[in-house]
Amino acid sequence: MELKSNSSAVKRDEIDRPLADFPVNIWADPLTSFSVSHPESERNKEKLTSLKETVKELFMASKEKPIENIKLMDALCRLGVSYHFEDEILEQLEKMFGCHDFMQMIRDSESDLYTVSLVFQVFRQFGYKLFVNVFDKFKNKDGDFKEHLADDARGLLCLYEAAHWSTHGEDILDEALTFCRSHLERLVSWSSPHLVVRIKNALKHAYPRGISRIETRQYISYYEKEDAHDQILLEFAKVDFNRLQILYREELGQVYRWYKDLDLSSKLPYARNRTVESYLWAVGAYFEPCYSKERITLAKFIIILTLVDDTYDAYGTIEELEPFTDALIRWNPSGTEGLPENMRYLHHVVLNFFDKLDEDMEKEGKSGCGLYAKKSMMVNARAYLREAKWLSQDYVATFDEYKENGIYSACYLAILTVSFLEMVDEATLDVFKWLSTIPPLLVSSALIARLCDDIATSEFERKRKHVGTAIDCYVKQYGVSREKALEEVKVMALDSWKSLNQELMTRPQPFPFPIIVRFLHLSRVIEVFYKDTDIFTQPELMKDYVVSLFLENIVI
Ligand SMILES: CC(C)=CCC/C(C)=C/CC/C(C)=C/COP(=O)(O)OP(=O)(O)O
Repeated sequence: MELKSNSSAVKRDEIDRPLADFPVNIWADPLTSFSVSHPESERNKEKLTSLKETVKELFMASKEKPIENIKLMDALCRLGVSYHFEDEILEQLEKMFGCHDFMQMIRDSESDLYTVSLVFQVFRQFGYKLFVNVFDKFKNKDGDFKEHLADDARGLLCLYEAAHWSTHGEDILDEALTFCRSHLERLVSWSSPHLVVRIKNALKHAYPRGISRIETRQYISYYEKEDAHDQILLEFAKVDFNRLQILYREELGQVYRWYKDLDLSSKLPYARNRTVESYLWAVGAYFEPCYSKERITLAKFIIILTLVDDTYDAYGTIEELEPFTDALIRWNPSGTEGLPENMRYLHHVVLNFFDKLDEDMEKEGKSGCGLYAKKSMMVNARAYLREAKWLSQDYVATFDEYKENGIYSACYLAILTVSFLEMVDEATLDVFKWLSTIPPLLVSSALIARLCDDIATSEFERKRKHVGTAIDCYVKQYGVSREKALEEVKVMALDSWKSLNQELMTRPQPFPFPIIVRFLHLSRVIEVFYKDTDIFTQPELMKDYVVSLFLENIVI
């Protein structure tokens, strides 16, 4: 039986520790609750193969009609099954993107708001920067969106989503966001219940910012109620979803067994126990079955990072954190004498985790990659210590100092490095070298993480001894109110999204799409976990996602 908050579980000592009242874990025994009752049957596998063949035929047949073909791609993406046809989709988009007649057809006055927005989204989502001038025809001579569009719910919804693919300087997309949001909020009160659910979901997390599996789950329910749905496509999506759910449950079991064997919950009682939520983080990074090994490793790493983060923020004193950091940076297995038992244990867990990965990489013939991963962990430790020193000196950093360190304290260098390690086909040593130079793609993802986390957690963190957040640092540097600082930091987070979009659409890309798209997926996790509040720390708020992705299958 777990205690009501982590701080009450910690044995008191003489030391004044910055303990946090984190809500306790709510998934008492994942091994039982998520266990798989029947493995996937042969019949099911055969069914999936035959449905896939039929859907492929549909796709091939639609090639004759490019707009229909793109609409089908969009449906495949939203239903979570496009990964089965990724090569075909990319090949088609490449052809269309270079085709003048096709582009003319999109600009053509015949195509409506829904169609143009949908085509725009599909291209941008796969890294093709379709120009924003495709939307010019929806404006009147005063430069405003035409009034009659305000009642076109489907068109507005699609334009609203499309506008999330904006890059710097694309003002028409910023205007579209404001225009669509206000009309969608109005339409909520008089649209059909079926559409209202979709509008509300989109206003909460627009599809381009959502975690793929969550979006898929929601879209399957919506699509099923659409009059014009395709029965084969729907069945394919459902069977595929349920099949992946079984895989996720097995993986979660493995992650939890590892956690339990290491006895991490009782060894580090002051820290958040977030096995299930960390696993969901990893599913957000990659949902496809081929990434099973990567998902398990990433989930374990998020768990470890949470323990490390809480050790710096909610347990260690500066006298302890300095030698702890030093032992991590030196990768010295015996450098922690004199530290509390739990910190010594954590140090041992971190070193073991990376040493094992390093060994595995050597065995795979990927010499040198594991070293980049260890170095990324050292970078984290340095950034965490810098924050801990600021706190111990009661020093509020300037915003510039904080932001510079925040790119590292967000841990996205380490998360991305670890996420690539086992992608043996795509992640060459060059990928790790490039990542270690902190390229713009990484800067944008890390800033999204740092700023969104601070926006969501600054009030909670003000209640305890905690280093100043981006908001406090902004107040200090610019002498503005907290409200104004919060507003400015929100604008910066949105700007980081624009930079990220820009980088995702830069061509040619230095590395294959599965590498580049990881930055997007990992940023989407942040958007969902930290949008209005920190749902990673408050598992009750994440519970519905866990249930719908891992516990309830879809009735076929
Ligand atoms: C910044 C961010 C969301 C990074 C994500 C990467 C990461 C470290 C994941 C695992 C641990 C975690 C949830 C930290 C955020 O905790 P927290 O809210 O206490 O973060 P803080 O101590 O850095 O403010």
